[in-house]
Order: sequence, then C-alpha cells, then structure tokens
Amino acid sequence: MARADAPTPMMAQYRRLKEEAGDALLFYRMGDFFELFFDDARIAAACLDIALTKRGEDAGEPIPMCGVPVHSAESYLARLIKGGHRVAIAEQIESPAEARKARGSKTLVERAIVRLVTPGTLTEETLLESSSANWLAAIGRAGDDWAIAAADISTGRFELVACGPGELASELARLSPAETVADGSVPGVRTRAGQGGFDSISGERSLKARFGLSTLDGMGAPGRAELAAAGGLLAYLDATQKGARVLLDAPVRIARSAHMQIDSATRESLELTRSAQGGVAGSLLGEIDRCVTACGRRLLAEDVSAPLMDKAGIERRLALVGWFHEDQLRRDRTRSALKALPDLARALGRLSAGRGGPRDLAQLRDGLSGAQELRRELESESERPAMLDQMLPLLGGHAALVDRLAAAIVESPPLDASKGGYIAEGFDEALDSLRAASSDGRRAIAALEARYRDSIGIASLKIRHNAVLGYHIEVAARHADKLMAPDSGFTHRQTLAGVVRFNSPELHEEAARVVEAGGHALALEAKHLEELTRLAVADSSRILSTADALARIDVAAGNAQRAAESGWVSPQLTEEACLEVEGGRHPVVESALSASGERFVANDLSLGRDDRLWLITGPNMGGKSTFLRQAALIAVLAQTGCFVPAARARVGLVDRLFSRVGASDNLARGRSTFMVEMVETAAILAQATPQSLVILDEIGRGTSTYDGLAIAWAVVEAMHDKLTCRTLFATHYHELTRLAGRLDALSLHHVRAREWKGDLVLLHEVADGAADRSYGIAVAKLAGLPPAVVARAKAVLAKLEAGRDATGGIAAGLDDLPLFASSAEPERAADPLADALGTIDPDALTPREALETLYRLKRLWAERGGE
Ligand SMILES: Nc1ncnc2c1ncn2[C@@H]1O[C@H](COP(=O)(O)OP(=O)(O)OP(=O)(O)O)[C@@H](O)[C@H]1O
Repeated sequence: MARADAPTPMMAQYRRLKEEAGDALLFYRMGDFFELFFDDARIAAACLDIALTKRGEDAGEPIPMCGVPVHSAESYLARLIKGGHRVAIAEQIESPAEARKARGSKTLVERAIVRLVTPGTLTEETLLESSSANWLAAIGRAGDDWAIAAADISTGRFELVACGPGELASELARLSPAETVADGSVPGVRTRAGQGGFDSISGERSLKARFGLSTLDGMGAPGRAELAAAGGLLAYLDATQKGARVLLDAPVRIARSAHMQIDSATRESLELTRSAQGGVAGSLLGEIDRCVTACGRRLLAEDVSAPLMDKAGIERRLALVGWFHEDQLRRDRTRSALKALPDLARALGRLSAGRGGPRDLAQLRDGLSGAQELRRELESESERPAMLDQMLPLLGGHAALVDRLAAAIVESPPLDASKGGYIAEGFDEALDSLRAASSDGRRAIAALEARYRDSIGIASLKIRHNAVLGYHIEVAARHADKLMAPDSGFTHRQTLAGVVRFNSPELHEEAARVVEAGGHALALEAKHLEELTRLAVADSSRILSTADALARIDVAAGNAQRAAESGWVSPQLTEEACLEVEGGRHPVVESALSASGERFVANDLSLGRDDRLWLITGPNMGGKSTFLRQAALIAVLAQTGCFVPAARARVGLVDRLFSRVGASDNLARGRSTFMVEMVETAAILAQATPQSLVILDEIGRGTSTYDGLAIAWAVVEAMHDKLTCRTLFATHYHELTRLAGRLDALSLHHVRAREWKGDLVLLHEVADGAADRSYGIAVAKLAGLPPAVVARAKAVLAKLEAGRDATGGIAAGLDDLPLFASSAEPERAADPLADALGTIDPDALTPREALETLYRLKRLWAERGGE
C-alpha cells in the first residue's frame, strides 16, 4: 500500500473485496495475519482493544491498520460478533509459489471472501454458547400475512412459522434469534438487510433445490409468506457461507396455536430464560436446569420458552418425567450415561459446514455408540412410557457408521487435522506403509546423527528440523570449523549467534524420504477424513433424530431430578379455565431463601370460572409479587411438561400469558415508565381471551393517586366483565376493594402481616379478605428510615386519615358509579376548586393552616374566572 495517485494492485484488490464485504469488517489475510484497514481497523481496534498502527498512504494520508494472528483469530472473531459486527474473511486462495508460476514474479496473491461470519450463522464451538440455540430468523411477507423462517445451522434445526402482523414480536421473543434479517423494515422488529430472495417463488425454488424435492406438499404446503421467509433465509445462508452446504434438516412448520403465547414484556417480567441481570442464573430456566448434556440444555430452554397447548402432548412429557421420578436408580444411571456423551448435533453442524475435523468424527462415533448403549439399558427397564418407546429405536441404527468410524479414527484424535495422526493404524495398508517409510527414514536420520557424532567427534552435534530449513545438522559455533572445510562433505546453510547449521547429501536423501512419505501419508489421511465426513453428513437427518431423542431423555430425567430435590408434583391438566394450587411456591425465591437458611411460606390459589379475579392487597414486601409470579410460573412449568413446586396443582390450559409490573423502569426503550405501563396494559386488554392468565402488579401506581386509582379501577372492571380471563391483581389502592361488592367473580385476598411490639412482622401468608391497613410506614421503619422521619410520617398519616374519614377520602362517591358496561357518560370537566374544598377537614386545621387554606381557595376561585 504505497502511493495514492495510482492505487497499488494490492489496494485495488483490497477495495474490490471491501466493496463485496459491504458493512462487514474485512479480515484481509496476509501471511500469518488477518489485517484490517481504514475504518474497519478503527472499529476493530476499539472493540478488540488492540493497537491501531499505520501502513503506507492513501490519498496522502496514512492508512490505519490493525491485525490479528490467524491461529488465534477465532477468539477475536467471537468478540467482534458479540460486539454486534459481521466479519468477511478474505483468504489467500493460492500460494505465493502458485501465483508466481501463473503470473510472473511480482504478482499479487489472489484473495477471495470465503465466508461472511455473522451472529446467526456460526458453527464454531468457541463462538457459540453450548446451552442455547443460535437462530437466524428471516421475516417474509405476502400481503397481510407474515411469517418467520428460522434456522440454527449449528444443529440443523429449521422452522417455519406463519403469523399475523401483531404476532411477529412475540414469536421472535420465543426464538430470541441471534440475528434477524428482512427485506426492508418491519414494524416493531429490529432487523438487518437480507440478501434478497424474499419472495414466494424464490422460496419455493430454493426449498425444492435444497431438499431435492419436486413438490413441497410433503412439508404441508407452506403458505406464501412462509415461502418468502424461507427464500430470504436460504439466500442469506448462501451469501454468508459462499456455497458451503450447511446443516439443515427439513423445515418443521410451527402452528402458533400449538404454544402458550408469551410476549417479550412477560418473558422479561417473569424472568423465564434470563434473569433481570441478563444471565441464565436466577431465571426459571437456571433454577430448573438439571440437564447433563448441552443438547438437553438447549431443548429445555426451548421448552420453557414455548409451553405447549396440547394436553395430550404435555401428558406424554409428564409421564416420561414421572417414570424417571419414581425410580432414583434408573434416573441416576440414565443421567450418568448421558453425561459422558458429546454434543452430536453441534459436531455434525461443524462437519456439514466443512469446518469439522477428526475430533468431530470421534464425537459422532462416541455419541452414537453411547446412544445405542443407553437404548439397551432403557429397553431392559419395565413399564416404559409410550413416549420413550417411540424414541428408543431412534437411539440406534448407526452400527455401520459407528463401526467404520471406530476402525478409522484413533481413540483421541487431535483437534487440528493439519499434522495428521488421526487415522488409526490398520485402517488403510497404504497409509500404514507410508507411515512405516516415514518412521524408517526418521530412524535412519537418528542413526546418521549418531554416526556423525562419532566420526566427526562432536558429542553435541544434533540433527534438527524446522519449517524453513527442513532437516539440518547443527553444531555449536566453536565446532563449526570442522564441518566448514571444503572437503568435509557438509554444506553450510546458516550461522546464528551460537550455532552453525549444515546439510549433507546423506541427510538430504533420508530427509526427502521422510518428507515425501509424510506428505503422502498426510494427503491420504485428509482423503479419508473427507470420505468419512461425507459418510456422516449423508446420514445427517438420522443422526439429528438420535440427538433429539437424547436431548428429550436428558430433559425428562433432569426435570425428574429437579422435582425430586424439592418435592414437586406432577400437575393435572384440564381444558377448564381454572388454576388451583395447593401449597404453591416460587422456585427461584424459595432457592434464594433456602440458601440463606430461611423458609418459604407455601400458599394456595384457586381461580375458576366463578372466582376468576383475585385482588390482592397487603404491605410492601409482604409477598404479593412473589405470589403472582409463582402462579404464572406454575402454569408455564405445567405446560412445559415439568413437575411444579406445589403439593397439588390443577392447571387449565393457558393460551396467552401476560405479566405486567406497574411503572417498571424502561428508559432504554425511550418511553416514560408510566407510558410503558399503559402501552402494555392496552396490549393485554386487546389480546387476552377467556383462556388467558393475566398478572397485574400495581398497575396505575406510576401517576397521580387519582388518575392511578381511576385507571386501575377501570382495568379491573374490564378484566372482569369483558375479557373474563383468569387474573391476579396486586395493588396498594385499598379503594379497589370496594369492587368486591360489584363484581361477582372478584374476590379479595391479602398477604398477612402483624405488628408486634411496635415492629412489623411479615408472614407471607395469603389469606381471604382485604388487608386491614397498608403498613407502609412500618415497612419504611424496617428499611431503616430515620426515626424522626418515621415519626413525622406517622403524624402526617394521622391527619390524612382523619381527613379521609371525614370526607370519604379519594374513594368518596365511587360506590355510586354505574357499572362498567353502562358507564358511557362523558368526562366531567376538572374542577380543582371543588376538589380542594372536598379535601378540607376543618377540625384538623390549625388557625394558621386555616388562613393559608382560605388564601388557596381564593386563588383557585380567581383561576376559574372568579364569576
Ligand atoms: N411466600 C413467601 N415466603 C417467604 N418469603 C417470601 C414469600 N414471598 C415473598 N417473600 C420475601 O419477601 C420479599 C418481598 O416479596 P414481594 O416482592 O413479593 O413483596 P410485595 O408484596 O410485592 O412488595 P411490594 O408491594 O413492595 O412490591 C421477597 O423478596 C422474599 O424474600
């Protein structure tokens, strides 16, 4: 990279490749480094915290540059991808010698982009999280219909989901893709530009080509939006993989009605798969996960993200968990057998993408033979559930491949294939004799070394090997003269600080033998590796079925283990809109408490058609939120096919689950907290059905007391009268308890607390009826508010309560409200003067306060026009 005026050939090549890479950072291979230039260098240096240097000039300016060594490129790639970047890898596609031979001495080595590394198209172990899927999602559209095509090429999963426009976000929340691509913008979804193909004709063509089909009827005739999404997805895979054929199983069409719908706000609020801190630890998933394999862990994450709606399907899963639950020995044996198994799907993903190695083949060999072993063991067990019997045949049937891999690959092959040594002895006679020739040569070289030491009389003479000189004779500098003599038979090669290196005709001959045989042996091993990889990849779909079955068994045995640890029970499922829980517990809070030696108080819940809305009051910290969330988590666990933390549970299938917490901070989304709360509440009112479960925690608290109470009141009425869904509503507005007299299916409950010797004792028990008081000041005292402030707050409260008793307080008049359905009356214009008058309690005023009040009233009167 020298002068600006006429770009050097290298600069011209770089610019061409950079244009092809677009907004991806270009890793430009130069020898043992990937170099980045210009803005790419600035971005990468900042993201990777590596030195930004300069090289040559462009348009009179020095060119910023940074580089990463090829051998450790993966770890740098991982950080760039995590940082939200895409990286185009430009490799040298010929050696300098080939370039010279083809185009003369000063020619530039040809380079090409061989892969675009993006977050959704990874297969490398070091770039992926073993316990979660890595989805690439593409969004397609045909008229008003939308669809998502999603692929995880690290495991071959491929899904098509048709959805309405409003359902995209919640479906994407289920998948939580690493990358989402679309053609143009999609309302409410962050996407990246795809690589074309987002139309149903391209989609149909690519699907047929990819799976060698003449018709898509076998896939259940996907709709036009699904085809458009699949087209965009396959085009993006082609563009990023540059023709490499990645692992992709036939697409599974997912019916949205097959899963409990859970929007992203609910997922966050319930901390289903990630805790509020962002990790799996502390989430429901983290709490229940007892899987011993990575593929089991990924499946469990999927299960928790998509609880089923199919009662029979859930019961099949529960039966399998139950079978492992009832027999600890069986469970332990199965789990320890599974624990030893490698990650079959990911190994196959790497092999398919052409990035696999001998170790991946060894993993297939060990995993598939382990699966067969497990099959034998499980078949010897009695009273097997139907689901297991269906899966057992999938664990076997790989004998031919396993035998072949067992014969071909050494026990523990090296990760890197380039040095060979992974094909077992006895697998190929030709390879064995090449290896023998090479080791004969190495022996001969050793003999030569001994002979030279004797004949020349230098005991420290050595024959060494390095990449530049090959085999050579090395002696200490002070002995070099003996070999330097013209008639010594040695040729000088190199002089270094303390040593001098030589060659000899005999060594040259032996070395050539070794190198030639070694080179042939390496080539032969590589040929076998290719052939064995082809064999394994040809069997992809059956291997993936085995991996899926292993994962399902791991999840069931792990769930059984979790249930056994804490006395969880199998829930009873029903179509009825109920949720009955005896002795229910919040799994995450219970674990946290037990870690600090405290006991969790179990509580009962009983929602049904005639008692479908529970209004829960009680002191802060009393356990309202915990109680609400545990109800939702029990429903999720039950429909996931998991035992639940309760003494007994009867769960009516929940089609949509909503959980909202009032005024949670959501500044990141650029809306005020109250706005977010209202937008989310509006979403529930628009979407909940009589089969839904809704959890509202202190809705309406993010605004003034009057507005907040009014909104909460109206929302409760709408839930009860219009939506008729199962609802738990926690609130500090005691005024809402008046609704119990008006709404048949609403009942009052409270978390119990007691004041004892002036201190508050929170009992965390849910009891019938409304709370007698709010205990807010007592909680403040518990929290360590200074005594003077607590005392003052008590005095203020006494005044306020006196005022409320005299005037009926803020809820005065609420009892006269017409019912929700008939309340279409226009809003009364605000009248601050009347409001102020209403709150005056003359008996509670000091003469000075009375005078101030008079002035205030006069001012309000003037503001109203003073008529
Ligand atoms: N059933 C229970 N048994 C034991 N401890 C509990 C129970 N429920 C809640 N707790 C404890 O009380 C704490 C507060 O619970 P939670 O947040 O549910 O109260 P809250 O009534 O919603 O409070 P606020 O009104 O201030 O939001 C929890 O962090 C937990 O430590």
